[in-house]
Amino acid sequence: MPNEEIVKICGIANLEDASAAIDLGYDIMGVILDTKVIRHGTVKLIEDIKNIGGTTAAVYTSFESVKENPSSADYIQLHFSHSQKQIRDIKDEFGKKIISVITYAGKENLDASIKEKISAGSDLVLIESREGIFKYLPNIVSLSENSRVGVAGKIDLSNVSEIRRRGFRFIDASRSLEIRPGKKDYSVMKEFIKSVRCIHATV
Ligand SMILES: O=C(O)c1ccccc1NCC(=O)[C@H](O)[C@H](O)COP(=O)(O)O
Repeated sequence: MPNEEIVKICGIANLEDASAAIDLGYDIMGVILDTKVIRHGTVKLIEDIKNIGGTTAAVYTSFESVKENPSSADYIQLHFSHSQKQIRDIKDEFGKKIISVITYAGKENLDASIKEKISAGSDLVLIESREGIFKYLPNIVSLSENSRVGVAGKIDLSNVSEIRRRGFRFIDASRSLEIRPGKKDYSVMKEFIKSVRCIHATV
């Protein structure tokens, strides 16, 4: 039976980490295709991950880079402010699933933005706060009813159980699973996914 939740590990920068993530049961391996980001990977790495059976998301930081650097990833993650027209344009050109990232700082009207992204063709929507999404949990908890809406931003072993308990079924983590930028810690990865999988939502 497929997992009830989607656990995405982001910032995968080498094949060994991807292989460990697949073995541990992570659902999506995010590879950042922006060389300015320390934990970036390459189109070739995405191809290699696919060849060992992993599901991948190519993470783009600008609209232009999606066009300039296409990959074989299963998902295209739009990690920049983007319009409905851009979602439609990318979906039409590449025919891939889309993850829309929405940056949240506590005030934005998320209901409207999520509706906008999904109606334009996004398959998953990630609400992200780089300084930590956990502090905004009371503001956003109602969004957890939608299984296509996920959360990201400083999610770690200390807060992931609570996030899961509050009903979120799409969870993304990166830095808390690292030994150093670009290198994952397999024992932390193991504990993290165990925490996600063993909690059943109570909402
Ligand atoms: O991880 C980065 O440094 C990064 C930089 C620029 C664009 C995207 C980036 N990461 C992509 C992600 O999806 C993150 O992993 C996600 O937002 C969660 O990050 P973290 O707070 O490290 O768990």
